[in-house]
Amino acid sequence: MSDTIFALSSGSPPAAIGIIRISGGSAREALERLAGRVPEPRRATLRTLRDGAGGVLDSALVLWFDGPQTATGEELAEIHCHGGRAVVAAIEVALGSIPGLRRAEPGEFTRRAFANGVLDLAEAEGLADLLAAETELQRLAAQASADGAISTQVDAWRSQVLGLSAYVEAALDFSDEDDVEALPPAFQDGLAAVVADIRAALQSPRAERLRDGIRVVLAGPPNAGKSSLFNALLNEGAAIVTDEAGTTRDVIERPVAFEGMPFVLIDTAGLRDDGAALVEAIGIDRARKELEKADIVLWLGAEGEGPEGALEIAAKCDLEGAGKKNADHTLSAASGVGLEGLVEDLVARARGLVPKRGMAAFNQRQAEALSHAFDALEGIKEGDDLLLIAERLRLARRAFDRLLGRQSTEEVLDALFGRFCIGK
Ligand SMILES: Nc1nc2c(ncn2[C@@H]2O[C@H](COP(=O)(O)OP(=O)(O)OP(=O)(O)O)[C@@H](O)[C@H]2O)c(=O)[nH]1
Ligand SMILES: [K+]
Ligand SMILES: [Mg+2]
Repeated sequence: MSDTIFALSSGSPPAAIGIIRISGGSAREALERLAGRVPEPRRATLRTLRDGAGGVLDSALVLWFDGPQTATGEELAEIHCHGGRAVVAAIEVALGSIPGLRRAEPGEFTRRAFANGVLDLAEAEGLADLLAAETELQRLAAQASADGAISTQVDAWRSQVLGLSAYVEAALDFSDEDDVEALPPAFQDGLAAVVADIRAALQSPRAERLRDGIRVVLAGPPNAGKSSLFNALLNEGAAIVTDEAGTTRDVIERPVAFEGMPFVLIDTAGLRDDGAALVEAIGIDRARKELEKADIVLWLGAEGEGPEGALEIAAKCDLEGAGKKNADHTLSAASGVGLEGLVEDLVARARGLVPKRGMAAFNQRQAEALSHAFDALEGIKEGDDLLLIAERLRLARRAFDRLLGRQSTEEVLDALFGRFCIGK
């Protein structure tokens, strides 16, 4: 039997309440030792907690959940104690002294939930994203994945493919004669439908686009007003602004949400071809690299001299003589004029780059498994050998299983569950 694990599952102390979870075969014994009798299942009950020597640890609400219908799929206890650092520490010490109990690793509760089939890998990934979500759009997408939207979709494809396999098995049973017309038109139609569905899913934006934010790079010559615009958009003085050309040397990144859409704003060194000292020159090099990774470039330089597709920004419009003929946005970081319009435009453009609002999107790992399924299915041609077709269908099903974690490597699991905090 595996160890019984415990951890503080609520935020770090001091806090009003600390929630300590205990999961595993010795959870009942642990709760008995600390709280006396184990309460009725799923009923919060006030108890005095005592250590092994009978000393009072705290007065706390305790809850008991019989396995396997629990968050981890195991026997599970919760202690809602006072959230003081020493209170939590004392209870943890008492728990640690019980044989068979140890502190949980990061994500270990969820890993057990996965191992016990409470959730699949795609749902666990959604849960990790949900805990990391900082903006409303991230939350909605993660919630859909955690609730099983990805899993339901993949399961549907998997059973469609299973249906296709049945046609092939049937055809193989009757194929002792060489001239038998092997597969019915329904097979080809069904195959084409799954292939088209998966192709569309692979072409839509990855979940990471929403998780990592849309990269907006501010670029242009020295003193164009990049850092001033950067600060104005962030509403804080994150970057140094002076009238000296070459003030910004390094790349400065700040995450920000506009209307629930996550962005990463990136301020860069002013681009110039000569006259830059060593440090500034390195900064210019970094700026160029950022431009390559940008989703959206705000170009504050002369019209038409920025990278292709960049938004033309006419900055410092409060000053006379400033301006561009065909600017996408005319604005002033100093007065705030034009900033609202720019933000609206950024949000509108970002919408086309991220998954649709509230829709679960495939992440990179899932998309890789999905593309294996796609390759296997798309490679099936009319008139192929039946055994070959059967094998390709099997490969596709295996890829779906990998996606959902029915066949997963320790490596994938370590990477995923390491993203969780201790106590989850
Ligand atoms: N009047 C006015 N001055 C501005 C505005 N934006 C920036 N400035 C001034 O322009 C000068 C350069 O601004 P920065 O924001 O440092 O320009 P930058 O493009 O980041 O410059 P480097 O980092 O050196 O490349 C500063 O003196 C700012 O105060 C604006 O909207 N109106
Ligand atoms: K400057
Ligand atoms: Mg600057």
